[in-house]
Amino acid sequence: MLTRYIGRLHPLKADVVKRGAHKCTSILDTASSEAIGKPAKVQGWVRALRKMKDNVFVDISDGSTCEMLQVVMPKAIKPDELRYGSSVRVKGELTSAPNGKMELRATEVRVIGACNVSEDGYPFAPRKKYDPDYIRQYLHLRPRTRGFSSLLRLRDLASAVIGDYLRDRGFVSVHTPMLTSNDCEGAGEVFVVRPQSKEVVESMRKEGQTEDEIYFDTAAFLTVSGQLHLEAVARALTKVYTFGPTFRAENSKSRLHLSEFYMLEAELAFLTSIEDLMEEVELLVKRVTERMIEKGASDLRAIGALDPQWLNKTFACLTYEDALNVLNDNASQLQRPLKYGEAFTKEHELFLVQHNDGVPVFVVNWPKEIKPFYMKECADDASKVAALDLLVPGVGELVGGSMREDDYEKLELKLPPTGNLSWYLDLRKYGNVPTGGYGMGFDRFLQCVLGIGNIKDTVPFPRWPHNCNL
Ligand SMILES: NC(=O)C[C@H](N)C(=O)O
Repeated sequence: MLTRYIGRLHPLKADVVKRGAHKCTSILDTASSEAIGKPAKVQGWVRALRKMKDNVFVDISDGSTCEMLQVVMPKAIKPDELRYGSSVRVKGELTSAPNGKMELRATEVRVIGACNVSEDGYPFAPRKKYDPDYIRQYLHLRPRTRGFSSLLRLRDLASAVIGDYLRDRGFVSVHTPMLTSNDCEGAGEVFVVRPQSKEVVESMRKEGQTEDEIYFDTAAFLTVSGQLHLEAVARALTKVYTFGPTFRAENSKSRLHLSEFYMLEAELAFLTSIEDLMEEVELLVKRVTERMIEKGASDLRAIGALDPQWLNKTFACLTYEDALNVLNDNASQLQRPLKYGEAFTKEHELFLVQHNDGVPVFVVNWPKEIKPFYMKECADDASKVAALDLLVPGVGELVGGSMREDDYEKLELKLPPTGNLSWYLDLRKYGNVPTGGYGMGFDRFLQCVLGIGNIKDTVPFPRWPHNCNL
């Protein structure tokens, strides 16, 4: 038995470098000029089909690229079940088509799974353009649409580019917990977590404990931010980030909100000014966007994304009061003016960007009352905190960040009474350093860079109120 297993290791090893489906060439790899004249076997799904006099021309995609491979097969070898949407395996020889593209001259075609378009009410037809609202009704079939498969590859690319960029700059990735007892932002938007099993609850029930406290002896939530944990790790590893799902129970179905979204959060020890933090954020947004444009050109073209106009411009910086003045000077163009001490609405955010010719705007030095407890007071005005919001076209707030309160006494006074945060205060006791950090909504970043109107079209299976069925 063991001998047989070991005997099989060699072919498996050889397979590791192959990108295609099992023992096949990926369509991405068929595009190389070295492939001309070579035999190939590809697997994928039929995206278009044209019948000519002697031959049938079939476009196949396998998700390795937004390009499709044209397969030419004599009518005689076309299986009956080869239709739009069917999955197929094709053997043949790669040649260069008259249009310069690669073509597979099929010698053998096998349908793996037929697609019964008419009987099953398959919602998509070849070469038809559909509205995103229509496509979103079929989340399980949406990855098969050309645009959404490009989106998924671009989302993957952006994740990889962010990781590479931050690692290049000396950040260490940290997995902060999804289950937590703190509501970092203090906005009460947490999802509460409890065990479902009656047996577990019964076996753990203690005198006087509430239902929420049964499992962890404290209320437990899905994380709204990994920041507080990152601050602990930054005081040992200096530059850290976390990138993962984040949960907010907001009652919003807007085109900019999800109940579960991905957030990139970074924390830097020894950082002493909001200006340095702004520089970090501006660099991140620009460098990651540049690398995406460089590496994702064909998918960006496929979804019709245009290069952002702001890439080579310096982001503007307004204080909260400057921003308030701009908004009040232009009150006639707004549905609702802003009063001092209020948070911006989406209308205010988008107006400020538009007013800056579509170039992103930082807003800094916010009134203390409307920001969370962990933010550091401004040195010259204790009514304000050294916080930033980055506002970008199409989206409004993309990044939020701040210098963190590092003064033990001041923080002690502001610490929320619930959430067991004495450990957080402790961080200021032992080898304390100033830190600052930010959180960038990853899905909103994609919306902004790719020009996608609705955030639900940046995530494979979006969650929003009344939508967690699939
Ligand atoms: N890490 C951060 O600064 C992000 C911040 N905690 C937020 O959720 O807005």
